[in-house]
Amino acid sequence: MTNVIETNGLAKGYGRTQALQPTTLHVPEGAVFALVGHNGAGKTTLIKLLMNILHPSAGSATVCGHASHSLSGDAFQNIGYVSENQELPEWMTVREYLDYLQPFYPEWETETLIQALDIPLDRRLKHLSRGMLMKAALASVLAFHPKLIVLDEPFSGLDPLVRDELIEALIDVVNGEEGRPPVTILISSHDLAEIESFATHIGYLNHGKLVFAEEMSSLNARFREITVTLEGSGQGVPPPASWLLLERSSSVAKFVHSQADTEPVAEQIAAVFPGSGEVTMEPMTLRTIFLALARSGRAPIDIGDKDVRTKDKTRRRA
Ligand SMILES: Nc1ncnc2c1ncn2[C@@H]1O[C@H](COP(=O)(O)OP(=O)(O)OP(=O)(O)O)[C@@H](O)[C@H]1O
Repeated sequence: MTNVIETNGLAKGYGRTQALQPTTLHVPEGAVFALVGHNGAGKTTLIKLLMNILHPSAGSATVCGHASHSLSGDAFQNIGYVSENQELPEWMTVREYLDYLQPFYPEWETETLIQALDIPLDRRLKHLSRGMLMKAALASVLAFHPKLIVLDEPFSGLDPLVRDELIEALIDVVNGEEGRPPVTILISSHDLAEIESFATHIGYLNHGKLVFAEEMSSLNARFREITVTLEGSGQGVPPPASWLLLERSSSVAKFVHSQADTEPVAEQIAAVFPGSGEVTMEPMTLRTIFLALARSGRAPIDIGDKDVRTKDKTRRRA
């Protein structure tokens, strides 16, 4: 499958701050790739590097077949970028702004979008609420049918209704129109429930490091929340590296298994908690996975190869 975005050791430092550690990432055509991570994790840095707003300290990237450092006018015919802090000509009305953009794009179409998103055409951009401004920005991008849509925190500070409208508009784009090539979306967001509802791939950044990047279906398959009744359990071996231990009392141990689809879970439990009783295993939402990673105070470290190591602190708590 063609990759619309490829990075190879892409990195960005600011003095002693490593905003993005060397990152190798592939975003396949047609994916809705969600970038998640705490504040300051490096999401915006990665997006700005891809959009040629920042220059990398190391590594390289290609976006829609162009080296990211050479992206310019023509390439942006195929790339729509919306960021929460984007500067817009705020003295213009929405209509003036859209009319100004139209001549740059041969396939410009706004009518349906304006209706679907209920955008007030005659209001100046500076008088739009945050939600309306985001809708206008999204409309200005969807109007020219880009092959790649890059959205940095599009839902931040929006009410649930506006968020839903934006997501609906994006889902329509993903579902596509007959005869059009598939659209790829790269989106950074803290709204995990929304992201989960339509992302096909997920990349988790932590302190500038891409901890994992994989299909949502693979993430959903490997993470499980497990509760073990410990009555009468003896002291076994330390937990495997793939466990994120969340709580343990004398009667119950609760943990998250990050490789439940490939590792022998029952054997592991028997070895760690010999003589343990009932075991329950629950699928997890993206939000609970994210919280478990955060609460465990560490995260799986290697990308893709499922080699997940645990800090000593976690082992001691077990
Ligand atoms: N111009 C800059 N100079 C110095 N440090 C910077 C600069 N821009 C970003 N950083 C640092 O780089 C790191 C990554 O920032 P970035 O904005 O990419 O994070 P983020 O994941 O987008 O965060 P958020 O979710 O809060 O938007 C942070 O530690 C931030 O303080």
